[in-house]
Amino acid sequence: MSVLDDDIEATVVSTEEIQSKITELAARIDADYADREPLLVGVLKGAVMFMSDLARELSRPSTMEFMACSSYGSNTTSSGVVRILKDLDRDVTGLDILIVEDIIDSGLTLSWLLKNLQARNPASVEVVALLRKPDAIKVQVPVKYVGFDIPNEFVVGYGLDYAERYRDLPYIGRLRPSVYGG
Ligand SMILES: O=P(O)(O)OC[C@H]1O[C@H](OP(=O)(O)OP(=O)(O)O)[C@H](O)[C@@H]1O
Ligand code: HPA
Ligand SMILES: [Mg+2]
Repeated sequence: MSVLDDDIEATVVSTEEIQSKITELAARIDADYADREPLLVGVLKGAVMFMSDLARELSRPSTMEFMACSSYGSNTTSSGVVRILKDLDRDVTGLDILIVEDIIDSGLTLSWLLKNLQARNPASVEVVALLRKPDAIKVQVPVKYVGFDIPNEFVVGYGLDYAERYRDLPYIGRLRPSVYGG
């Protein structure tokens, strides 16, 4: 862990800030879904940490599914081309989907995912995203729950990777540009 920490030049969101934001988001979701059981759809792999912490913080039952769609590969900018690497395991007709995302950067992944899931006739589709980069948005996407708006810089940790590394950091940090040749 300390070797990875050397690659981080600044903390963007601390572990404590993440935890208290999840408590706050979970309370809002509990209130909004008081008479419904949300199906949490986690977007692999980035959302794993957020999904597992959020699900445990909700005080009402929820169920889980995962999708994997890749647009970044090992780059620091989105290719804009979204591919499904793993689809849902069940029919979501009539269910209340809550998409769980780690980050909305260009918005391309989420915009594509919303259209894809809406076409499956769920009862509702909402989005909860831990991070959003307002200055990087290329497509506006309706996001009901947002944790933090952050500057337009490449970040890693708490699920977010650069070339598959740093997902295990317990906080969100800014990667030293020298690590990715910047
Ligand atoms: O708003 P966008 O510009 O589309 O970027 C956001 C998406 O990109 C990242 O996924 P990535 O493709 O890196 O897959 P990963 O979660 O497995 O790292 C991230 O986890 C989001 O899903
Ligand atoms: O800033 C980021 N970091 C890691 N993965 C990402 N995917 C979109 N934006 C980012
Ligand atoms: Mg990634």
